[in-house]
Amino acid sequence: MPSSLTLPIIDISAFTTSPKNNDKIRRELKIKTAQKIHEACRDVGFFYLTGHNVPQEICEQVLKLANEFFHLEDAEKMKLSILNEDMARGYQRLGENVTKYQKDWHEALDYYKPITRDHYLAKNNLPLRGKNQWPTNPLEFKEVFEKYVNYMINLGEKVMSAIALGLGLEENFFEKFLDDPFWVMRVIGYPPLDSSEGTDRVGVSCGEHTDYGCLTFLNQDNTREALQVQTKEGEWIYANPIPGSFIVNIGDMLNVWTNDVYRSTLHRVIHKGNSYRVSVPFFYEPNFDAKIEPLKRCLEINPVKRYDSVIYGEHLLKKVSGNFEIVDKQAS
Ligand SMILES: O=C(O)CCC(=O)C(=O)O
Ligand SMILES: [Fe+2]
Repeated sequence: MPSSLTLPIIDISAFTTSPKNNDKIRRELKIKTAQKIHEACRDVGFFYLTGHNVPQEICEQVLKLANEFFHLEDAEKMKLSILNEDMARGYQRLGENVTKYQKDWHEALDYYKPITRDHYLAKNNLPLRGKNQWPTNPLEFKEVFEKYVNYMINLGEKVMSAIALGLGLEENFFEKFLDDPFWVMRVIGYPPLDSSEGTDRVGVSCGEHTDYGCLTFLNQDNTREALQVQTKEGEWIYANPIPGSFIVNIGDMLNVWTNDVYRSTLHRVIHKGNSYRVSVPFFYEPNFDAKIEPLKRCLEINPVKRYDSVIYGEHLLKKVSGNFEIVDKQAS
């Protein structure tokens, strides 16, 4: 039974608004914010973010459009099936996504940063080079979501500056790893689980996992008691929605960079309520070919090196292919 502990709430406006104060005051505000982010990343790996400057209207609009899409007929949704493309971009029907070899009880539309001809994936003949599939119903879906992606990339950059400061590095430290940031966006629909016998709707809505990359920004509807986060002590707590905020969590690449000073925390979704839940996690990632390895600054804190270097994109490809591997591996 999840406990009633809650996640920290952090206002990032010192990084997102144009300077009103003189440089010294602004710098102090930034350092204070960065310190809070540092503590949250170190202790929980999850926090609520306010003052992010992404208009509430667009956050609500993406959830509303997602909800409308998921309520279309199956045949209409299947026109965007991932099978049309690279097995990753597009629509996944209920039970098609898998976490740790178990089916997840959700449907989703998945988007990845579009790939140009000179991209690492193209040059190395790797998968994930399909086209994003946008619905034409609802009509404004593509336009609104593309706008949303731009807001989120911008926000990702700001939070990474705060993380750099919080680690005692220059604010622009991560710039060289993030000047062509990859991104992934999942638009997810969760019908309620049902524990009655004879139904498919049992198990979990999204199995426990950590996220793969750098930062995740979760925009969720007002459904409560669905998303759960594991604390250091192994307890599960609810990450209920707080209007006007994103839930932010760190991904595996920040574990590597910080040599486990920060935690990419396990989380899962178990949605048993009556509503149809919609969430839109946006994954802000490093450059696809970024080489990530423990930072000198973090090796001063945790001196035993826990990770070899990893190319972000290779880590992602491994994880994405695992999202479709069902039970056969379970036995091995
Ligand atoms: O829907 C949610 O609340 C979380 C989804 C999630 O953790 C993910 O897609 O990585
Ligand atoms: Fe996640």
